Amino acid sequence: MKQLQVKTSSSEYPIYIGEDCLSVLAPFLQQATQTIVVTDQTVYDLHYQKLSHVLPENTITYIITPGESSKSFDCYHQIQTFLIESQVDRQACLLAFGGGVVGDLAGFVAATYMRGIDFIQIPTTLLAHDSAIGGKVAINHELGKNLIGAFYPPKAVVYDLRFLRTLSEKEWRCGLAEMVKHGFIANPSLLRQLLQIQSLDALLDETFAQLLIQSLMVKMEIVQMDEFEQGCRAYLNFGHTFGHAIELDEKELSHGEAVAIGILFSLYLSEHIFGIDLAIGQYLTYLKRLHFPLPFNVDHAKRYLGYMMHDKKNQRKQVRFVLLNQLAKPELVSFSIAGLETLLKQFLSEFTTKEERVCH
Ligand SMILES: NC(=O)c1ccc[n+]([C@@H]2O[C@H](COP(=O)([O-])OP(=O)(O)OC[C@H]3O[C@@H](n4cnc5c(N)ncnc54)[C@H](O)[C@@H]3O)[C@@H](O)[C@H]2O)c1
Ligand SMILES: O=C(O)C(=O)C[C@@H](O)[C@H](O)[C@H](O)COP(=O)(O)O
Ligand SMILES: [Zn+2]
Repeated sequence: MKQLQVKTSSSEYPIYIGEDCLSVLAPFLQQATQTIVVTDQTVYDLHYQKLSHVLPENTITYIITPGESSKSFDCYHQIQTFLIESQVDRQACLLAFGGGVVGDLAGFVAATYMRGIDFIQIPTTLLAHDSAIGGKVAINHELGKNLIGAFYPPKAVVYDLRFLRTLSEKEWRCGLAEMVKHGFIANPSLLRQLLQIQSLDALLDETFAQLLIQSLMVKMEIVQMDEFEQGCRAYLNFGHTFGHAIELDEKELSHGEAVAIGILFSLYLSEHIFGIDLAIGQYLTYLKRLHFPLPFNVDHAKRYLGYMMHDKKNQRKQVRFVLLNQLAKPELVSFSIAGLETLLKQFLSEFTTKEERVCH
């Protein structure tokens, strides 16, 4: 098991990562008056038993429906009601046991229940190596992703890699997208190795675990520098401006898949604005090799723009993108709506025509 320590301006917490590391939870739970587990049905069925060995007797558990639709006001309200009816007090500890959806939702519940109770992230997806660190917790609004939320750091992150063995190929793709993002913005060697992956079969070996730790460290180091996104933390949003828009527009796309497409557009804009070569073709080949869905459509350009107009990075009604002026050199670039519309349509028609078989 590896232990890292996140040190930000407001808090400090450990990350435990490795096989079979759940016993590290015991001292945290002994201090709490009660333990609440929030998880989803799939994670409950597959992995709750492993967790149950370390849970105190008076643990209560709330199970949500898997998927993005649970990051809603309704679900948030139902969990709060469950906590109130169960007379959970302020010294309780909430365990967010699942992927990014459980982490974001349960984290936001913890941040706001009686003005805040302790919570611990127990990520179970590859993508959640990103979402479990850094304290961004949120639910969605129909007008945009994560629009209602908080910065609320966990007391610990406990990442037991045994959970990853049951992930579907789709979930591997989602996690890889955020890893590739970390590679593009900060670690070209990580990026190079990720782009060489030939297949999603049996990915979780020792070499991959090392890449996962490198990716996690990119996230951790940026969060340590700028916990509340006053500056460089925005770089972690590379690929997310268009990514969040297409995620909202195309319900079949999960977050990571949408981010993978968002990265494609960010590379396109970067090449256009800075006149550089970021080997976009190589990235597209990688996406196709691993069967990432690429369902963008030039007819939806206005809808994508509508969503991007609510992006949290926007300033003075301009849409701000994280672009690369070279590999691992991100910067924020503002676009007027009209300017962005032209480039977006150009991108959509160029890539839809070229990749007719995969983009519909
Ligand atoms: N807070 C942050 O910094 C941050 C960062 C990245 C993403 N996010 C958010 O995270 C969410 C996406 O997270 P996600 O991709 O983990 O999605 P998810 O939580 O919906 O999990 C994906 C699917 O995998 C299933 N699953 C979870 N663990 C499993 C396991 N071990 N084996 C088999 N199936 C398992 C889930 O039931 C679900 O159906 C999005 O809402 C995104 O906005 C937040
Ligand atoms: O931690 C961050 O900061 C990120 O941007 C990480 C992203 O991968 C993640 O999807 C995050 O939830 C996006 O944040 P948002 O502020 O754009 O909602
Ligand atoms: Zn993301």
